[in-house]
Amino acid sequence: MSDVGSNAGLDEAAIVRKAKLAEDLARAKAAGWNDPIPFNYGPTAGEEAAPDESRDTVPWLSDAAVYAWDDEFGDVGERNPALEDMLFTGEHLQRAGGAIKALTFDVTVEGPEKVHPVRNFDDAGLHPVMLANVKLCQYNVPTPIQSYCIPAVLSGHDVVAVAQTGSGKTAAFLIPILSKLMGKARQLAAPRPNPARYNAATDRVRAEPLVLVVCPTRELACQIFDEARRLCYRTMLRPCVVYGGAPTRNQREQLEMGCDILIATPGRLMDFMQNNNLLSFRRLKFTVIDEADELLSTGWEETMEKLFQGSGSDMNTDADHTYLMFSATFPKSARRLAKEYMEEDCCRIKVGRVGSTHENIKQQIIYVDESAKNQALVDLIFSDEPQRTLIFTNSKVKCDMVDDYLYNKGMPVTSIHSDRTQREREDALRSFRTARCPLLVATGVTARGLDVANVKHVINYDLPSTQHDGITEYIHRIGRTARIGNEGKATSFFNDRNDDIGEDLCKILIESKQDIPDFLEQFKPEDPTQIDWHDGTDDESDGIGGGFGDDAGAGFGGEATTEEAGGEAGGFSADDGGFGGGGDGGFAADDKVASW
Ligand SMILES: Nc1ncnc2c1ncn2[C@@H]1O[C@H](COP(=O)(O)OP(=O)(O)OP(=O)(O)O)[C@@H](O)[C@H]1O
Repeated sequence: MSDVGSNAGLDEAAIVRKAKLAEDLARAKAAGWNDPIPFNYGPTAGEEAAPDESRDTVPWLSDAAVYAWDDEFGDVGERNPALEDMLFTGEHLQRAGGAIKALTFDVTVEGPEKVHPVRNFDDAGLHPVMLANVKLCQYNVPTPIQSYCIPAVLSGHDVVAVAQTGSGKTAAFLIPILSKLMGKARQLAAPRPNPARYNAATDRVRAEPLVLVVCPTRELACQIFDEARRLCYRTMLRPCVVYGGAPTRNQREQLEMGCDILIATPGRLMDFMQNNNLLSFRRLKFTVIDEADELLSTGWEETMEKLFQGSGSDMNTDADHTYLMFSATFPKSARRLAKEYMEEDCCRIKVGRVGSTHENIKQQIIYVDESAKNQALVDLIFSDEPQRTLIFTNSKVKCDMVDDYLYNKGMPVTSIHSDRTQREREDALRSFRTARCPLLVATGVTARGLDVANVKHVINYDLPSTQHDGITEYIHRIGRTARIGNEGKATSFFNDRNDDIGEDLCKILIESKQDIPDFLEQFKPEDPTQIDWHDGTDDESDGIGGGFGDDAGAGFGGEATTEEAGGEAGGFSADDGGFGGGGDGGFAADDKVASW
């Protein structure tokens, strides 16, 4: 990392470099960027670095405050204004945007019985405390995936759900699950000492969660935990999160205070599952696999086996155990595996084509030779006003290199990848969230699920190669912007090395009505109105229990409906700041419903 200071003892070349740095710094400042912050990353992968005073030294995310229940409370806990403030206010929370570009989605629902989508939260049959928490979250209207998932889960079905990035899938499973449990928490939850008078020395209990949510990345686990903290507010349901890289001791102590909702990454979960005195799944009622396609296809077979078949564990395998799988993408190979685990008659909900993206992301592909990428990146960043920007590279080495390059150009940048200590990862993300460092360079590790408010621009410094999930990863990466009705842009550097993804990229651009640059013309399908997705996302012959058929009834024994969500009756209303609204009655098959 460079520094601007005295020139004493420097040779001529070093003095020139320093002058250039000062010039770059002044340029970045003049353009409105805040000052760069030095991050001295530890040299060794996986090891905990010595505390660095220049970095944030806040507690681990797993120790974040949860609502403190007191057994003296009646059905609803007392308000806690300080916690309320922390959970539900703040400029860094994601808020629904008003960008509606006549988006329409085909919602396909397949399963044993018809699902009647809910049009607003008030009529969704939610527990009153859940309804109050949803309002505190400022969720005015359910998103399309929530409209269908809430009733499906409330009526006790296993669910496989696929919907675009940033469409509120986390709340789509947490709201109905937690709402169902709220009325029965006293009866179902494991006994524990009154949390209000907890004594860590004498009162430790075994964690026996009612809900388990498994997801592939640590950052995503913490985000889901945050959402659970909000939605469990004023109830006795106690959420905990366990993930790799952070001290096991802190997480163990949290579990020992009692845990009703456990959010976990698979590695740390497997570690804790070995200790039956610490964690038991005998009470488990709901297992949710988030980013299911990733977890089903990245070497977590043993974990999945344990979670679904209960092999070698004390898992509740009774019929009252509900399983749910969620993702924005679901390539055919992962769907085949999902089929093995899920009940034949599970409810399958699909919003839009599996693996599609939406028009609120303005996608641009520009041709840049490998050697010109750094300069092109700086030019691109300076071509716009300062804004939260996420830059993806394909390797950790490149990630470090781009971070250094931008830092030396005077930019407030930080970076995140899997060789960083967990402390460094949490610091980097926090700096990005709070805009201390509005530029974040990342490898794919952060692509999935990351929900940061106001990410205006995603830049693919490297496009993902087809060997590394290609277009699936592209969809997840660009989905970090334009979330929940907001707008954003995604710019990708393309050159001859990216020919492998050219065809898929063209199809996505066509589908989401984006411009195709001349250099991609060669990859355009012959008939752009008849796109063959090859990946099986539109081939329903071999999916989950018949698959996600666009053709209602295709491959299903049960009832299937294909409904279009978007446009007229329920159209997005900027006034109520949410989704849907307007119109009345349920969603008939030809009804035009909530859009965003
Ligand atoms: N009904 C709603 N109204 C307004 N905002 C909502 C609503 N539901 C969820 N949100 C917010 O939308 C944001 C995106 O939600 P979430 O992260 O669950 O998306 P996702 O579909 O899981 O995306 P990804 O596929 O990228 O993981 C979150 O900040 C969440 O708080």
